[in-house]
Amino acid sequence: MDILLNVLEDKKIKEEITISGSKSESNRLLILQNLFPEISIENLSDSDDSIHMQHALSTDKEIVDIGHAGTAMRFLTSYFAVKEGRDTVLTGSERMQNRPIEILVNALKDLGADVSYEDKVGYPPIRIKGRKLITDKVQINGNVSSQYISSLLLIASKLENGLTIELVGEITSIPYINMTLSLLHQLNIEANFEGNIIKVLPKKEIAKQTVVVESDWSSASYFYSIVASAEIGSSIKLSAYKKESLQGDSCLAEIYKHFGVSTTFGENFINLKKEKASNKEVLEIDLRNAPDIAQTIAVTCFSEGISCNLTGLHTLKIKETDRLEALKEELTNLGASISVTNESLHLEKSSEIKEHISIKTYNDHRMAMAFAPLALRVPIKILNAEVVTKSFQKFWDDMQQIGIKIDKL
Ligand SMILES: O=C(O)C1=C[C@@H](OP(=O)(O)O)[C@@H](O)[C@H](O)C1
Ligand SMILES: C=C(OP(=O)(O)O)C(=O)O
Repeated sequence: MDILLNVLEDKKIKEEITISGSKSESNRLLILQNLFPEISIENLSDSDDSIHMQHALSTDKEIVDIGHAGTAMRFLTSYFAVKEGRDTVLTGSERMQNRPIEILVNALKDLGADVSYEDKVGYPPIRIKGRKLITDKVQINGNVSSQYISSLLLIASKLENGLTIELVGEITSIPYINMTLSLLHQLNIEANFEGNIIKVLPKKEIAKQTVVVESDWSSASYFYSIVASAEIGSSIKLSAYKKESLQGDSCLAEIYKHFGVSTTFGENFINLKKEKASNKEVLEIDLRNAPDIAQTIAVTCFSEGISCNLTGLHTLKIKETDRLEALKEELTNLGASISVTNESLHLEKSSEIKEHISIKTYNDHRMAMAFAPLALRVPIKILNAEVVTKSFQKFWDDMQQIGIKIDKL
């Protein structure tokens, strides 16, 4: 489905929107719930990625296809590795078959797991023969994806002797590792992270409890971007959020101050308000702790006529698409002057945005959603707009609620 977003004429916005639960928290809790049935989950994400996770955990078919869901692919690899007697082929979309998994597979093999490649070495599909793992120490490289580490942490307490993980090299996306550890702590599973060593103690069962998932902060980023481009005084109230978030992307509240957007925390909500014009000439940010908001921030800078130097983006090349190349291509088509390296993006401020440009989305939900706020400036077309459901089912409904008129092409 290709769509045209008509330019939003009335830029004085006042809306209230409820966003579904964090897909990162949800996909961790779904694994944990299978290991500890004492857990009930509230405000679970309705994203495709969480639906894939639920299907994978409830089927007894041999072939399990998780589509584009990175967290499902990585977390289920360890989960099935310890499912004694179960033989599973874990696969995903064409892109997923080109997203690396070797670092995790090697760590699991070091722990005694039986995992092999069905096709290309280092990539899904993989065959996993579940068995009991006895070893309790492993080393793993920390600079490619934190999801490999979270994957091991999620099963760690169910290993007979728990697990000690030694992280090698620089560690990327650390808040996601801390999110996993915080969820373990909430369940009263003992785990600690000191220097480059993470230790999780064994736990047989936990007390019955309900865990409430906070709404998704990465999804909130698109509303921050809209408020940044809206008229002064505009506001959007988003639910259900809290100040003490487990999600690293809550750093949005600080980052968007540069664009004149304030965040007020209330009882279970945040209120975003455009207080003043963007007050930066050049935005310099290292996003190694919050890679999923890089696209949103790059597009907001372009929209606001601000230059930016974004660094710490080395993981973007192996996400749903090569996000650095995709951003370069689409922003260039809109008239931007942009350059990228393997880990950074540099955008020159520009005062003009080309109209009626078709944005390609590369099977990447965040390409579609990051460019949508440009409708506050120019009419813009989004190709294959349905990609948003990977993380955000009602994204286009919410854009319409804000007042953006959408025509199907
Ligand atoms: O653990 C998680 O829930 C995630 C970790 C991050 O991946 P990397 O650690 O691969 O950067 C992030 O980009 C992804 O959307 C979700
Ligand atoms: C990178 C993402 O997801 P995943 O790696 O889980 O596919 C994302 O949602 O931006």
